[in-house]
Amino acid sequence: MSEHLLREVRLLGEGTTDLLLRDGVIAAAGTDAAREASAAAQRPDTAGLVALPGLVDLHTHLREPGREDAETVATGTRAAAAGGFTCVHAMANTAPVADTAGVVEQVWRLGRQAGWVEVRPVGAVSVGLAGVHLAELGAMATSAARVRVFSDDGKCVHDPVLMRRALEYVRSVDGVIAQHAQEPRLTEGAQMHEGVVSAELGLTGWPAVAEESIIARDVLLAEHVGSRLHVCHLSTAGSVDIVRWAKGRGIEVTAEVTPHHLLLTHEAARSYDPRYKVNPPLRTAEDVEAVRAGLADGTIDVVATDHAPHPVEDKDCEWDAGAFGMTGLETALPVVQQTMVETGRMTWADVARVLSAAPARIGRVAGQGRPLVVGEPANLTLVDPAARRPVDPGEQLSRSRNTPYAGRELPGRVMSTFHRGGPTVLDGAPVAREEVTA
Ligand SMILES: NC(=O)N[C@@H](CC(=O)O)C(=O)O
Ligand SMILES: [Zn+2]
Ligand SMILES: [Zn+2]
Repeated sequence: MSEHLLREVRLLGEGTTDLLLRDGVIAAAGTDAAREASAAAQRPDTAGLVALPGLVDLHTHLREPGREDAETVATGTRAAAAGGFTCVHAMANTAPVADTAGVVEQVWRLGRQAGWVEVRPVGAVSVGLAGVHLAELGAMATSAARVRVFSDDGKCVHDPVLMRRALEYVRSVDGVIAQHAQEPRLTEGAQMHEGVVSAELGLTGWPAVAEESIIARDVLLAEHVGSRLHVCHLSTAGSVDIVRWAKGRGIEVTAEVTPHHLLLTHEAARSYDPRYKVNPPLRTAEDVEAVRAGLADGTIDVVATDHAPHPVEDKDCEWDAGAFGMTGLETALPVVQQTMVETGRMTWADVARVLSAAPARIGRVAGQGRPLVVGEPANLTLVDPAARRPVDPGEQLSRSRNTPYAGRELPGRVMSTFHRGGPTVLDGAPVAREEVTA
């Protein structure tokens, strides 16, 4: 087992300390760390870096099986490690769909073999994401993949009876339904947010109410059956209000916002560049302000990437023909630093909560999102918050290039990531992984 002595890191941005990682755990901290380190311990240059618990993504599209031209479990998890993640939840909209124990175990195994991060497969709610028959939720939960998050993401579970059954079912496995809130009839042919920009451009709009009406229905269903609901990629001011109301009422609802909904607005569509085409669509500046406020006050629990890689032929085209989705694993932390830390709305401790502790808790992931104290698993990432550089899609490790931030300067850089005590990233570069068989 490797041994690493991390000198003078800033724990959650606070005071500096030394950490000794050995045998997969944090073996010592403070003045004990250097004393207990053996002569063989590696000593990367870490002085002044911010130490965060390894980031946990509740919403990643890894595209395997089926769309290995866009991403694979290996390439997507390597990109995740480069972004500071030690765990990702792999969405179920693959081909075949992850709606059986067999498929979720396959994805889980591919994650183990790649060894970059812990891969927690998400199970589909309905067979084939068709929204008609409930998938084998119990078998996925008790499989080796131990699925706890179920979602038809990409599609909305719009039948209220199916949604009710799914919510009832997951209670017995301590699971959660993660809903892609999009009323399908209100969004037929939609190309972007419905508002002044869509009117000017003559593009069919996706009104805020198409998201809000589903969230309102679902929090009431969750209350009625007493189950856990998670709202995927919430994007409007009205959605924040509904979740705030539901939490105030004691309903067990959690919500996520993506980095792109914290930073970008529907004005980006004026470029007709399909890299800005995403579901839910980029909204107004008022919505951006509302999701920032909701994240800061705890209404929104989690920042999740919704990393949605697409091959160049699906993005290098006219707006109407472009696929929905953007990559996000390698830029999530810089966007959160810019929009929430540098604006004074959140501390690094808050960042650790929304990008690590809360998603780990919602996904019921043991050993992730833990405080960086002696005895805990050594899942952590070290960030240089003073770095600033333009995003270069050619430098990114995802197999796809559809980042909306190309050429934009963002702050912060992940310098090192440790997964179960082993480095996956050192000095800003990925480290070759041995196959994990344990
Ligand atoms: N976000 C997107 O625009 N696309 C996602 C699906 C989804 O998250 O709804 C995809 O799988 O490409
Ligand atoms: Zn979605
Ligand atoms: Zn998604």
